[in-house]
Amino acid sequence: MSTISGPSAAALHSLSPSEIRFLQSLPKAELHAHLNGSIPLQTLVELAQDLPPSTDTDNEIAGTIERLRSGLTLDEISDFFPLFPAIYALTSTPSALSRATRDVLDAFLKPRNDPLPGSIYTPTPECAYIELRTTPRATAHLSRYTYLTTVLDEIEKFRPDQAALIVSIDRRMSDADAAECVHVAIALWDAGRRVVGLDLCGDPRRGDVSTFEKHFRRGKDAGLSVTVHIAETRENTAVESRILLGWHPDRLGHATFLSREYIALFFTDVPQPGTCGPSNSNTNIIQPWDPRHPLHHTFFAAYRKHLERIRNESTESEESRQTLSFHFDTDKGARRAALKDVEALMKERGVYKPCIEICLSSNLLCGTVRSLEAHHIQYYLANNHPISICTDDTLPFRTTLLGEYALLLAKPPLGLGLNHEQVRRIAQMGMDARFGKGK
Ligand SMILES: CNc1ncnc2c1ncn2[C@@H]1O[C@H](COP(=O)(O)O)[C@@H](O)[C@H]1O
Repeated sequence: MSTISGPSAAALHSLSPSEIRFLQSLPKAELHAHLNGSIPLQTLVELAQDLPPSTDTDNEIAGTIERLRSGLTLDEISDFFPLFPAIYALTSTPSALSRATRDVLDAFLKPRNDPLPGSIYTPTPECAYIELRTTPRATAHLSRYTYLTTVLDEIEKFRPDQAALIVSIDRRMSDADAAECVHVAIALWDAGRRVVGLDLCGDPRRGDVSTFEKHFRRGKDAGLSVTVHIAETRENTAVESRILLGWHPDRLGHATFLSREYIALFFTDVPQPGTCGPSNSNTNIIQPWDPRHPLHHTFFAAYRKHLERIRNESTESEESRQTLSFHFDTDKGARRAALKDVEALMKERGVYKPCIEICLSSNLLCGTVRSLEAHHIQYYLANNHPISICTDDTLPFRTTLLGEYALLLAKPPLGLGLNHEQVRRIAQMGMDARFGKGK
């Protein structure tokens, strides 16, 4: 009953059996999947049947299941988050949470034993490795600690090279709740449980990210890796992105509206001539002396400083200082010195190329990206910046990891039209960005 539909289904159906077999043969890592957004619909239906009748929640649960069954249309991303209270009502006991986790892991790591009717390919596991993420909730039946151990008990039934857990902190959380989540995550990590990282998630229009900094620093200091949802919507401010990038997360989720300025300031990409910046910016890569360059202000301040120095140090007569060639030479000298300063600044920042977790269907269906052609993946591909292809929430977005990879291979307009070698490289980048490897 788990159906795939929408952009990824269209892309998958356009591929030949041999192209699908190629995608299936790639070792793939799913690095951005939210547990409660990835539960197979049939599991939710059965969990709803098991629930004792309650006039408070029955209607909401039935309504949400119906919406999910018929396929969501979202006008904007904020329509997405109200789905979760009904799903949470179904996963709030230890047994329901175990069942949901088990079914999510099976969907990613085991081949389906009931191939979809009319399917042109033999099912194989969706991925070789998954880092499942979830927000520990305290309910009437679970503490945050038991929530996480319940999920971990299921994850640890798989080998360490197959499955691991990322603990999500919701940006709507209070300071005390966030502190408790991180405390429990560290305690479990210290106890040798398979927690590998922390994530900052939740409605991108809510909360103040700066309040979480100390908690994420504690996690990092304890040895956990960090990923954050960043610039997922146009409303996420530059100030917020700057704060989050200041934490130097190991990976970034979405980064849809991350500005060209911050990419230049924080990432050690070497921009390729003729490539466009993300955030729907279509300016070609330009030099620091151009006012449109992200480091123009830094360059210009250095230029003025050097110009003044060169003039002060000059032994030329007053008369020759008035000549065009004097102006020309000093300008050239100051420009060269300022460029050196900018280059040194970039070097000083060190190599920072955090993998971007790309969720194509999620972005298209939430309306944060208009089309594949306008998707920020194009910038990262052109600039050789690490990315990983992920599903985000397979349940509402009605996708699979294979479907997301089909979006890479399918010919435009259904897909990006990448070749086999490019797709193979992207799959490898995902595997390389695992938090779990080697730990
Ligand atoms: C669409 N893009 C997204 N952006 C931000 N946060 C998202 C998300 N998709 C899901 N979540 C976060 O994950 C929770 C559900 O899984 P868990 O209860 O943690 O397992 C949601 O409540 C939301 O906070």
